[in-house]
Order: sequence, then structure tokens, then C-alpha cells
Amino acid sequence: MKMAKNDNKLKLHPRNPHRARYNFALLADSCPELAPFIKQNQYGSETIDFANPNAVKALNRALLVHFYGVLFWDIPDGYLCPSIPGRADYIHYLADLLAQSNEGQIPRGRNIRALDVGTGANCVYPIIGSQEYGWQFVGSDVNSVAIEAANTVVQANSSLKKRIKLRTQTESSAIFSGIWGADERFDLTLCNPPFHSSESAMASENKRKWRGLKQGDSADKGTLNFGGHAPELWCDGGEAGFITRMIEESLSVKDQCFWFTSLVARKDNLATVYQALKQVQATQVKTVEMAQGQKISRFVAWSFLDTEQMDFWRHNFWRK
Ligand SMILES: C[S@@+](CC[C@H](N)C(=O)[O-])C[C@H]1O[C@@H](n2cnc3c(N)ncnc32)[C@H](O)[C@@H]1O
Repeated sequence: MKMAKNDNKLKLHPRNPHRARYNFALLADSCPELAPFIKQNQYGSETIDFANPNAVKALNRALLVHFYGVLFWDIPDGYLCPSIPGRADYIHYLADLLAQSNEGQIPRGRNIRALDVGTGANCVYPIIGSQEYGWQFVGSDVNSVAIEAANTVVQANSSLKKRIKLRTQTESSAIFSGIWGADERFDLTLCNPPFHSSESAMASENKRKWRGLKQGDSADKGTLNFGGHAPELWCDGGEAGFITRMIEESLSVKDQCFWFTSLVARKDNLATVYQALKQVQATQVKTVEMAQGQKISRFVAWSFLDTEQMDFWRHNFWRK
């Protein structure tokens, strides 16, 4: 089992455009609604109040318009307002993963198809992936309100409309079944799984994080998930349970995907994930570490294809 490590753990991916400090003046030029939230911190630098969900939402809108040309983006009240820099990192490391099987070249364009499991109302992974690399995305979610909100964003932006489709998962315990067409191929699947195992576990963890935020921890790059509608953030079995179900289901579409991947936020869950991958006899398994603000995150990637099948795949599907 290979463990890919970053040279500098606290830095975002080299291609991540959010590596530099936020230039708030430039961002407010692109999105004037950010301006009223900009203030000076104790060192005289411009910042916003990262504990204020409206300020974080305005920052996200500014980042999405400035870096990704997304002219309209919104989420319903209480839904997950993601940290854009961290989400972008996962996409760039996925591009590297594909490049490793493509003579170092990142495959770009509409031939590359990705499935974002649990895309949420924010639809941020498909937005970043389609704008950075031209990939096509299907975003799935069990929450129909989230799917409707994501679809409103996609339909409002002509650059997204051609590349992103949304599908509702009607069976809450299913991951791929009901979403993945009989002959459908995906080059990648990605997922930021529901993390907590119950609503009460989520409430106590959030309380702890908010206390930390008020004391100034990890506020600068917006590493916390602001908002977050309860069912977005928890499921039976928590993160480990969700990923285990995904691994089990991946077996049924094993020849229709190049790399399956999922974030694993809690390091302690890796052992369970590796055990599940052993059970299904995945041919290749990689763990890729990423820096997300102050903490290290990671995703696990698995495939049922061997290198010969991967060569066949890229010649057939990526070179058209
Ligand atoms: C932690 S949120 C991630 C949202 C978004 N991708 C992000 O990173 O901000 C997890 C998402 O998974 C969705 N979800 C839960 N069970 C699911 C399932 N079986 N299939 C698809 N989505 C599911 C939730 O509704 C929620 O939107």
C-alpha cells in the first residue's frame, strides 16, 4: 500500500490558486457584496469575520466569480458553506492521480467523467473540477433540496450547464446503485462523506470547533464547515460506515471506473477503510495526503483495474 506524502504539509497543492493570502481588495472588485465584510485584523491586514456565515458566503461568492468565472452561486440557509481552498486541493490531487497513469499529463476536457457522491447544495467539487480541467461531472445527493439548489446554480451559469448534471439518490443507504447507469463509465469518483455517526455526536463536535474558532484557531483560511444542514453531516456508521458501504458497492461497477476515491477526514478510520478494500480485493490502493489549513487531510483511492487495463482505458477513452 503506497502512501504519497506532501513535501510541505502545511501548504496547499502547487496548482491551487488559493495558496497566497486572500487579496480582499481584488476579490471585492470582482464581487462588491464582499466589501462590507472586510475589516482589519490586529496586525493591520485585511480579513473578514470567519465566524460570520454571511461573511463566509460572500467570500465564497467572490472566490467563485474571481477564480472560476461563476457569476451566480447560492446555498439555502443552513446548508454547508465550504472552504473553497480545501475543496480545490482534492480536485488538483485527483488530476495528479490521473496524470500518474497518463505519462505525467493531466487528462483534460469532456472525455473525463467524474461522479461526485454527495455533492451537496454547494456543488463545489463539480464547479472547480469542470472549470479547472474541463471535466464532465455528475453530482449525486440524497437530499432533494440540495440537488435543486445545486441545479439552480448550474442552470444559471452557461459555463457549468454543459458540464454538470445532477442526480437524486432516492435510496438513503445506496451510494452508486440507482445513480450509475448500466453501461456508464466514470474515470473518477470523489466524495466528502457525511462525517458524524449521529446528530448528537455532530452537535458536540461543532460546539468544540466553534469554541476553538472564537479563540482564533484555524480561522484564517476558513477551515470550518459553516452552516451544515444536519443530514448533510451525519449518517449511520459515520464516515467509516459510509466509505465501507461505498467500497462494497464499488465492486458492482468495478470495470466501469478508473479510480474510486473518498476523503477520509479521521485518520483512525483508515484501518477500517483498508480492511474493506482488502475484502473486495481492490487491485490498487493509494492514500494521498493534503494540507487543509492547519490540518492534514487525505483521500484514499482504489481501483479494480491492473496497469494493462488502465493503459487500454486511457487509449480508448482519453485520447479521442
Ligand atoms: C459532508 S456533505 C458534503 C457536501 C459537499 N460535497 C461538500 O464537500 O461541501 C455530505 C453530503 O452527502 C450527502 N449524502 C448522504 N448520503 C448520501 C448518499 N447515500 N448518496 C449521495 N449523497 C449522500 C449529504 O446529503 C451531503 O450533501
